[in-house]
Amino acid sequence: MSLWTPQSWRNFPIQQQPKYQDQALVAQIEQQLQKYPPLVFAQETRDLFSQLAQVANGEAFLLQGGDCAESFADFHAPKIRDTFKVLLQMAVVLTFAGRSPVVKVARMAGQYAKPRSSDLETIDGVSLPSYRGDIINASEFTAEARRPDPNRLVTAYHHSAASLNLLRAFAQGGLADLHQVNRWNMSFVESNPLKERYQDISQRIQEALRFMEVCGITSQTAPSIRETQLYTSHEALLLNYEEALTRRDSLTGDWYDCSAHMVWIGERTRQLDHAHIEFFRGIHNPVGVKVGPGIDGDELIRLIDALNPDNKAGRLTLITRMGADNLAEKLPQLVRRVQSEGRKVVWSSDPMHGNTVKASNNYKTRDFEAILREIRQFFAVHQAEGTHAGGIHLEMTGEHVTECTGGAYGLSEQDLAQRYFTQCDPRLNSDQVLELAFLIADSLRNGSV
Ligand SMILES: O=C[C@H](O)[C@H](O)COP(=O)(O)O
Ligand SMILES: C=C(OP(=O)(O)O)C(=O)O
Repeated sequence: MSLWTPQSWRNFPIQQQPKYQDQALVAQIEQQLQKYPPLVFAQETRDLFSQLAQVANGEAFLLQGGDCAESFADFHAPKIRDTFKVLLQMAVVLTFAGRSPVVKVARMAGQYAKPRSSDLETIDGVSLPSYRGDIINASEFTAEARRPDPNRLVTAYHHSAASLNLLRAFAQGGLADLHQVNRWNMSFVESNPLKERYQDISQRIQEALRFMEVCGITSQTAPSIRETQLYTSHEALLLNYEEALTRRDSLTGDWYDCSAHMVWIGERTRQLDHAHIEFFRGIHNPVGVKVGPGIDGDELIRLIDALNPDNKAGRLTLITRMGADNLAEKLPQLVRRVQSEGRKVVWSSDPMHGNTVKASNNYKTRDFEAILREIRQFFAVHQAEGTHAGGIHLEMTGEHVTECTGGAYGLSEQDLAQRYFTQCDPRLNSDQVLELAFLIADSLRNGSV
């Protein structure tokens, strides 16, 4: 195997990259980013690695979620706070009702690049380059907006840094104190049909906290009550950006992609002989790879061996996105093969990307029932195979959007127009996410849904 360097991916074919007009400007911006401080510290990344090893060993559950694509325009504290709160509320339900430690990984502070099915978008006979995420171009349908602009790499870095700063403050500065989380009275809990269930959990946590206080265990004496650990992640699609933030750790001498704690490769860029696999094989972060219904056992084993040759638990998360109609047929053989070959992986379910449909009014949507069905089957397969259904990967938001149909409120296709704000793919709203949390908690406790 050839020598790996942070640049060696450049010698391989690559998919889904923007075609910039001004290459000199791209090179100048890459150099600028190389001088900027890393966004995360290698030791934090190693902490996540060991927590994911617990997930791989069946001792914890991975909750990964956030926007489909973050936006430069819609960038403000309440948005970050509300997604943080929903993630935490979900984690509380999973931890308490599911009786499982939860590793929390946000799809935030860097989720700015999108792979697309088509290079062009055509509206009323006019074709323009597709929107590929704010780190590349803008979503407005004009030639100017759709032109890839390398300056956006720097803007994405600064937005990621500011988001991460606020997430760290929320996680460690008191907002995540269990006493607080329990008191959060978000509007969705107020009017949610599952309100009573949530309040029941809330009350039981309150009682547990009171009991612990009497025993001398308080926010002051036990940091884990006062603060939480929230890691960040994104699809590492734009490899020149990731390369610029890849640094050698002074403690271990190993290379880490310091743009996020965890990065993943998308379904469209995981070709074994291509640039993304080459880049990922050399970084020491925990990494993920999306796995769709087209993969077979041989290819999966080759992918695992390329990304985790030392078979370390926690290094690799397989994020399956099969679609509710394919999973029962496809997943069991893959799980069986990985088991029989003794590969240590985290199995996580992305129930979103295999279930995207076009509504009759043309909105891109996902039906809650299909999402639920994929999750149910994911748990059932792992239960049948004796493996751990290790995690869930969601496109979701704390905002009250109407982008996915169904759920306890029965959102219809007609409702989609009300608050459809996503930059690209439809996200679950806070009500739908909470509903999922209860369902998954039951599965964690009973092994199946
Ligand atoms: O989020 C994932 C992809 O970027 C997205 O599903 C692609 O959508 P498209 O098929 O509309 O390009
Ligand atoms: C593009 C994504 O997913 P996939 O690679 O599974 O299509 C995504 O998670 O944003």
